[in-house]
Amino acid sequence: MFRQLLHSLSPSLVQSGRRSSLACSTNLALFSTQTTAKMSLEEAKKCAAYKAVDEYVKDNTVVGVGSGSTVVYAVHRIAERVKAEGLKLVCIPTSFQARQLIIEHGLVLGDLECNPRLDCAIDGADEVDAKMVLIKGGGGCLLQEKIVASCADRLVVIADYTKDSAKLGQQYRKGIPIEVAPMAYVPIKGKVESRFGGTLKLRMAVAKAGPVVTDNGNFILDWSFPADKEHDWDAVNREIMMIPGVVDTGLFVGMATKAYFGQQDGSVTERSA
Ligand SMILES: O=C[C@H](O)[C@H](O)[C@H](O)COP(=O)(O)O
Repeated sequence: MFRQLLHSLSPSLVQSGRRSSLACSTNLALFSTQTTAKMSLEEAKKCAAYKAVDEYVKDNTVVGVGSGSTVVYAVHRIAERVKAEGLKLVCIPTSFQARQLIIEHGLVLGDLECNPRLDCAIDGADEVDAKMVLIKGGGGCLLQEKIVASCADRLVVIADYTKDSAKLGQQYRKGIPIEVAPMAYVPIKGKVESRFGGTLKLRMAVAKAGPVVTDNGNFILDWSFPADKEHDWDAVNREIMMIPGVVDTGLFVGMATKAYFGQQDGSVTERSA
């Protein structure tokens, strides 16, 4: 039943990204409260993703493809536009998942060796604060995402309304992911806890015994930082990055230029840096 409803929604939503907000609102009204609650989150992601792609992806450009569930909608929309408008794009992946999405949608796969400069990168986020500082890496893909974003003229964030936050930690409670060399996870945990407080937990795999191993062969420590303090995230990030064995953090400071948040009613709100 749910699948049928979802399928019946799609055509009106894919006709035009610019009309997608209205289509989302109208269709959502058709469903019961229980179904709408579930639909809203996915529809919200889709509306944000479509809007970002329609506003930022231009012909003859190099586009960074982020990772996560929201990016799936962005890739669908990119593929639709490539087919409908004949856009010439090169897509640079930020993870194994992104690479698969690019290939499955028949898009042109590139890499940073051949395309070291990108026009824009479109990516999800686990949380976006009022100053456009991001937490990323909830899906373990932060390192390649940060590298690709650093090569892009613009990092455009796509997210649903649950990611919009005044202050980091208000919405996303799983902590800040830190990608580390496996041999160093215990000393890094101790150093971050004694310097900044909070607790770091080794992220464990779900369908495998042992820890999550990233696309780069590393471990992830999720740092539940003290929420009662004001943090200078730029300074915190720099200091953590100096600890030997830290590969990267899920703190993206001063990188995102624009964020789109899909709302429950089908509208999309925006924030700019
Ligand atoms: O590691 C994962 C990435 O940073 C994702 O972009 C982030 O977790 C947001 O993912 P989603 O769109 O599934 O909420």
